Amino acid sequence: MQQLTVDLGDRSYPIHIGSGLLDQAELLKPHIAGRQVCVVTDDTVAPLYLERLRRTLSDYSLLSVVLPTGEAFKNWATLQQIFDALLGARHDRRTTLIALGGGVIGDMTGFAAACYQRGVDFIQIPTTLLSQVDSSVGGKTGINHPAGKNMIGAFYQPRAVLIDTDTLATLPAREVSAGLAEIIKYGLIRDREFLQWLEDNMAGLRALDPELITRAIHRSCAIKAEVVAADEREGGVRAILNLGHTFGHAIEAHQGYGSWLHGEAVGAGMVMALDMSAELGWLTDQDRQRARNIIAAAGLPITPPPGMRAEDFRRLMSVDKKVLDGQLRLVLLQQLGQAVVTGAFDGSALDTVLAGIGQ
Ligand SMILES: NC(=O)c1ccc[n+]([C@@H]2O[C@H](COP(=O)([O-])OP(=O)(O)OC[C@H]3O[C@@H](n4cnc5c(N)ncnc54)[C@H](O)[C@@H]3O)[C@@H](O)[C@H]2O)c1
Ligand SMILES: O=C(O)C(=O)C[C@@H](O)[C@H](O)[C@H](O)COP(=O)(O)O
Ligand SMILES: [Zn+2]
Repeated sequence: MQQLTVDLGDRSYPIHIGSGLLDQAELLKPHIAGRQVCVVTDDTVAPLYLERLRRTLSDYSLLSVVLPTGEAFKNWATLQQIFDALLGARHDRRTTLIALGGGVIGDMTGFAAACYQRGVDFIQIPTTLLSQVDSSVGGKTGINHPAGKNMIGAFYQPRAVLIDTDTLATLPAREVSAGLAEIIKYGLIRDREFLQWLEDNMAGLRALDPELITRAIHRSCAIKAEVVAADEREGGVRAILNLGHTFGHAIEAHQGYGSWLHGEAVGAGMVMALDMSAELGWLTDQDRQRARNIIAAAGLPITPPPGMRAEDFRRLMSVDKKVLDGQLRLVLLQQLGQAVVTGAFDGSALDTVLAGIGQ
């Protein structure tokens, strides 16, 4: 087992990464204050892993909430089901919520924990590659609004993150590719050597080779933990974790949540950010092509959906959370491994990229 720490002073927490961790009660117990535990999961993950977690937590009074699967259910109505269950079972302020599932479950459980009786503890047990490398770490929680992704939410950190890499064995290939999008993101924004390693090992990563995938999870979490520790509430540098997301979130909202997976939209969105960085003369054509090839090799889309037009992007991107005083700010690359968040770009570069879609 490997361990990392998200360093946030008295709210610091461990990330445990390894095989068989779902059975290890001793990793969870130090982070559970009372007798009551509420496991929140979805109806795909429940039949796979809920009973095992129930056995691990047999010392506690355990309530489980099984939500419908998928991004389309990351909304108020589903969130309400968590509150209804907690109140129905008389869970008090010392309860601990546990998110067992992918990023949708993690984001909603975290938000429920932030709100229930004004804040209770929660633990992340991510079971998708994407949630293991990204969403379970850093405390961004929330739900979608028809007008924009993750528009309602809170920064609220978990007490611990438990990554059992064995859970990836049941993950469909499309979801593996979606997770690889966020892994590639870390290489693009922060670590050129890691990007090279991903390029060299893509086939093994897609096949979930245990040694390779554990290394990729570890490096991804280490980068995320470092960025979050430097800027927990996205006042500055944390926004680099949003590479490709301004375009990607527009794709998700346009297509209807759940039609494109988050990681797929981020894959195509990162290509648009790369194109813009090259258009601005910051990234060489060779580096742009190389990065695009890595994204394609991960099994991700590299072009936006055919029906989506430039004005759709402009409209949906105008509500992005990085917009300040009406000014669009984007995460762009100065070179591979070095990202910048800026509104100071020549608007014609964006015009050119948007004019090129669908061609
Ligand atoms: N909070 C953050 O920092 C952050 C970061 C990245 C993404 N996100 C959010 O995370 C969400 C995407 O997360 P996701 O890709 O995990 O999607 P998801 O939660 O929808 O899970 C993907 C699918 O995999 C299934 N699944 C989960 N674990 C499985 C397993 N072990 N075996 C088989 N099937 C399994 C789920 O039921 C679902 O059908 C988006 O809502 C995105 O906005 C948040
Ligand atoms: O943790 C972050 O910060 C990120 O931006 C990680 C992203 O991968 C993730 O999709 C996040 O939910 C996007 O945040 P948002 O603030 O743009 O909704
Ligand atoms: Zn993301």
